[in-house]
This record gives sequence, structure tokens and C-alpha cells, in this order.
Amino acid sequence: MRAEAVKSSETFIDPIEKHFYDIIHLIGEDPEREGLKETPKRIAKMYREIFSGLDEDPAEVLGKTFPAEGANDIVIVQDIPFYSVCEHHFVPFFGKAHIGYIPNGRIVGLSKFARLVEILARRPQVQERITNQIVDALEQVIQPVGAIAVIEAEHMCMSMRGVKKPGSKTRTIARRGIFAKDNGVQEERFFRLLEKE
Ligand SMILES: Nc1nc2c(ncn2[C@@H]2O[C@H](COP(=O)(O)OP(=O)(O)OP(=O)(O)O)[C@@H](O)[C@H]2O)c(=O)[nH]1
Ligand SMILES: [Zn+2]
Repeated sequence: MRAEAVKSSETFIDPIEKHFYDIIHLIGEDPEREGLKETPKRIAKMYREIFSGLDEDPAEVLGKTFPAEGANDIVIVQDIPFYSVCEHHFVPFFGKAHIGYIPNGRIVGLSKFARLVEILARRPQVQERITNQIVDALEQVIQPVGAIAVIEAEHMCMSMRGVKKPGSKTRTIARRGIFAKDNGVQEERFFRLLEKE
């Protein structure tokens, strides 16, 4: 591979730009050719966007909750689409998240589930961690009777490179409270209700 390209760092607004300028050179391309000239800047801007979840706190996103006396049965928000970045290869993995919980006097605004998935996905991640962080955030903020999250995703690092198996899906699950304690009774209900879709 080539040596690092020479361009004064003053010409870069974002330090990420400088590093991508060098990477483009190192792979054997010309970072000064017209089509690539603005690419380091675009990538820097994109990285600030797709990793913006690192600056956000899941508990804060769910922070606003509401009382709901008598709401003591399962609530499911399903098919929340997301795009994340695999922390091993820095290529996308994407799919859908399904979240269920049984309230314990307090409920969460429905949009906040999508916001929660969004900020957890906008970080370098592994699928298992996002799944667990979803239920941990719910536990922390509203102490539900139980919480469950399922994520189904395709990993580009398995599709476009490496083992090259496009279409293969990974499913992860995380359970807290009653979902982990009642020998699968609530978990089975959750999956039955999901299948109704
Ligand atoms: N458990 C888990 N593994 C992941 C996730 N995303 C990517 N991986 C895996 O991370 C692993 C990294 O394995 P390594 O052997 O260190 O890297 P590699 O040589 O590039 O592996 P290959 O992908 O098999 O070519 C691979 O098996 C990926 O499939 C994820 O969200 N969860
Ligand atoms: Zn990967």
C-alpha cells in the first residue's frame, strides 16, 4: 500500500476528512480527482450523522413517561426499522426491532421506542448489544413488570464480503422481568401477537 497522502490538515474542516483523504490515497485511488474530491467531506458529514447516537442517552430519550393506572397488559411496538454499523467491519447491518413490555403503572410514549432504537443503532454496534440496551433502558426508566426486545437483521459484513451469504438473517432476543421468569408464557404471547401482523 502507498504512503500517506500529503495535504495540509488546515484544508480539512473535520479531522475525519483528513483520514478519509489518506484512506482513499492508500487504496490506490486519487483523492484529488473530480468524483472523489468532496468524498472525504461527505463521509465526515455522514459519520457525524450515523454515529450521532454516541452523544445521546437512552434513559433521557425515554425520560418522559406517563401514568396509566390499570394498563397492566402487554404493549408491543413492532417493525421499527433501523440501520446500524457493525463495530467489527464498519459496514451496515439493518433490519427491524420489535419491543414489548408490561407496564407497572407508567407507560412510555410510543414514538420513544423508535427514538430509542434510533440512538442505539447510531453507534458502532453488535446486534446483541442493541437488543439488550433496549430492555435495559426500559428497566431503568419505568421498571416494567417485564420487557422484551427482538431484532432481525441482515449484516452486510456477511453479505458483501467474507462468508458472502446475502439474505441470511440474524435474530436476537433480550428478556427482562417476567419475560425471563415465567417459563416462556409471556414470551410465547409476545411472539403469537407479533405473528398476527
Ligand atoms: N455476534 C455478532 N457478531 C457479529 C456482528 N456483526 C458482525 N459480527 C461477526 O463478527 C465476526 C468478526 O470475526 P473475525 O474473525 O474477527 O473477523 P473476520 O475475519 O473479518 O471474519 P469473517 O466475517 O468470518 O470474514 C464475524 O464472525 C462477523 O460475522 C454482531 O452484531 N454480532
Ligand atoms: Zn461485521
